[in-house]
Amino acid sequence: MAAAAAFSLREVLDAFRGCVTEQREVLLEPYLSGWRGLIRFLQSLGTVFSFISKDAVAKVTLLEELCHQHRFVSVQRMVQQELAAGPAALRAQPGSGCRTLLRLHRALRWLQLFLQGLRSGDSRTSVLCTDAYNASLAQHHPWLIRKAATVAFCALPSRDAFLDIMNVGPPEEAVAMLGEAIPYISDVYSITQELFEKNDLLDLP
Ligand SMILES: CCCCCCCC/C=C\CCCCCCCC(=O)N[C@@H](COP(=O)(O)O)[C@H](O)/C=C/CCCCCCCCCCCCC
Repeated sequence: MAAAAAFSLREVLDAFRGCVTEQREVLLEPYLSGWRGLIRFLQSLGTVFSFISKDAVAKVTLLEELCHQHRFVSVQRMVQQELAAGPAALRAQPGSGCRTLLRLHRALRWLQLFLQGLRSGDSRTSVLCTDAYNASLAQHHPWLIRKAATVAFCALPSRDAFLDIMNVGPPEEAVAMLGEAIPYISDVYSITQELFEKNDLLDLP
């Protein structure tokens, strides 16, 4: 069996860099490919994180299938097509692309905050991760998930190990690449946030 490809921050950066078009549309193919790269990283951290990676894989897989079935190219097109039947119909659809993407979108905010913390130098990754989680995803999760997530964060490797797993060379280069990656991720996040806000989709059940 072929070994799974190692995580590379460069690949994730390239994927998110390739997401935004000149017309400020967010392309789904690189977006999902960026998530696939991140999930590979999470899977390499061990089974304590598997309840998180399984949920992320399920969401990415569902979106890939919807993109294939409905030829969704961008987040904007997906929103437009799914809203065509009316907001009530979309709200009643538990497997919609919009509600699934919204979950990843909230997780992207977590990622943005976590990477900012990692870049700025605090060595306690579990603290960085918990703070980023509390400021983003936690408000959308029930108590049990919040508890399980914060317990799992205690098993995170040190900042030095993190920088090493990024596979971009010495720590200074990894930090520089984080500085390069964060604006792309932030841009994708802001465009999606504005789009969902404008269409009143930020609380899709
Ligand atoms: C240099 C790079 C370093 C960073 C690499 C980070 C890699 C992270 C990869 C994936 C992040 C996980 C994304 C999780 C998406 C969660 C979506 C969600 O909110 N799902 C919940 C709601 O779904 P529905 O029930 O409404 O369908 C679902 O209940 C969640 C279940 C699982 C728990 C989610 C906890 C999320 C914690 C996010 C932090 C991940 C920590 C990774 C540490 C590196």
